[in-house]
Amino acid sequence: MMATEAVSPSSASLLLKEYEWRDMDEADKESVVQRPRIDFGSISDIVGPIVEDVRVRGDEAVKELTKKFDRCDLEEVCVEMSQVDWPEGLGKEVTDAFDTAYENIKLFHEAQRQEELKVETMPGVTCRRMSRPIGSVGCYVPGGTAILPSTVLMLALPAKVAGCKTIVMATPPRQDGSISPEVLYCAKKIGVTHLLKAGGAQAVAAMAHGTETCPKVDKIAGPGNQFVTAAKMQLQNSEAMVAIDMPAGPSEVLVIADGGADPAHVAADVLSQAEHGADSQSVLVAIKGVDMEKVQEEIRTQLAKLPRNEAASKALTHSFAVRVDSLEEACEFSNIYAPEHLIVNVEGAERCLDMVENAGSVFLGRWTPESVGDYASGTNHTLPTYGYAKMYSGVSLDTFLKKITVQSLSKEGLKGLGPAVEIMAEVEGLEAHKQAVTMRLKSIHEGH
Ligand SMILES: NC(=O)c1ccc[n+]([C@@H]2O[C@H](COP(=O)([O-])OP(=O)(O)OC[C@H]3O[C@@H](n4cnc5c(N)ncnc54)[C@H](O)[C@@H]3O)[C@@H](O)[C@H]2O)c1
Ligand SMILES: N[C@H](CO)Cc1c[nH]c[nH+]1
Ligand SMILES: [Zn+2]
Repeated sequence: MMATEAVSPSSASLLLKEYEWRDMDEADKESVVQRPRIDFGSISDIVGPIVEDVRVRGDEAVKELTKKFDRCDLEEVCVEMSQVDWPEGLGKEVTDAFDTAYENIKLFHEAQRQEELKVETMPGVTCRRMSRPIGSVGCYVPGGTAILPSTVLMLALPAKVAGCKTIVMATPPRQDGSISPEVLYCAKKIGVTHLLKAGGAQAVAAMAHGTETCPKVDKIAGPGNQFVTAAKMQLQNSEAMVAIDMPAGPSEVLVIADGGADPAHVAADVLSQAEHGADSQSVLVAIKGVDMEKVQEEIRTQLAKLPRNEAASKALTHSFAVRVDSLEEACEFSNIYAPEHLIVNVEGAERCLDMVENAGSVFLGRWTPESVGDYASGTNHTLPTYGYAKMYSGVSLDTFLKKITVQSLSKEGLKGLGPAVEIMAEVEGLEAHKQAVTMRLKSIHEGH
């Protein structure tokens, strides 16, 4: 497979590599969609001892690890939010923006509540399914390279809407031990119950095992860097008895554009996820008619002005563009890649939806930048990355609920269904199962 080399040699390394779909065989397609390799082995070697240390020594270990990785001397590890004051000094413009996002996210997640299911599968055999909130949940809000108050809204608000009683929010503290006022504002507004002032694997371990000050949680949700993700994955397979939402790692976007897409908009969308971190990835799928030179030029110009230029530039070195002939080909490629975010900037974008098989969240049409979903449209921004969109969904109300099934049979119901159950129990050699039915059928026949 040949990547078309960049146009300007002087800044070639800053531009997107280009591939031709028609020149790619199946193996090429599979190889180009591979994400930058994460060395899970060596990350697990780092994370394992951190998790064990926190399990054994609790708060003391969290304090030492926070000193080591975040250069912060913590006085208290986890505090009740009722003890934390509303932050001061936030401008009305800022609080209004977060309030708008809060309302939209609340509305969309409240609408995800489902009526209790009730189905009569046979006469007298009723099956139901009801939802109950998970009692105690942990929300990891990243904070290593950027503060992410929007992630507080995306995690703690659905947890609150679901009815979770204990909501622990973990986020790395600043060097002086404080937490960003915007993060606190969102947490207070939602009604988060506990604030864990720690990040990384130590925060995940503290929530999974519980410490002297941090309640043990039943489920941990939220994105994070490789240490956070590795800790979540290790702990869900441990004796900690904790569930996780999904592997939500470095941000990524796949933009499908046609000739009518404004190159400046396409470039801005590509850069919007690249700026998250050096390990982010942006992919452009350019349908015939896209002026790639203009897009590359826009990327170069806009990139130069970004405050997070360094991170975005590094992310672009493992980002790329694929040229295709049609929307059908674009969707075929996108489904193989399974992006966290899929932007469809084409004429009549709606017709693409039927072809979407694998994606965390879709942004349809010329006027739907991915940023609106990151912040305020109402959908959730905690989404599966790394190709996990093939089998995982993003965070939603369901993340914080358990589904409990119920069945109840009338005498008629048991008379109708019982014989089948008796036979199946016999096939499996489980006599006691059979007897539980046989005895009742006998009582029914005897008129009890
Ligand atoms: N998929 C999503 O939904 C989504 C949403 C938002 C952000 N993100 C991603 O989340 C990530 C956030 O990463 P971040 O680093 O900014 O914040 P983070 O909070 O995930 O990680 C910071 C913590 O990592 C720990 N750490 C740092 N270096 C370490 C080391 N050498 N050994 C052990 N621990 C170490 C520190 O304790 C620190 O507190 C980014 O990759 C971003 O793209 C994803
Ligand atoms: N794009 C990120 C998810 O991959 C979420 C985010 C938060 N703030 C801005 N963006
Ligand atoms: Zn983002």
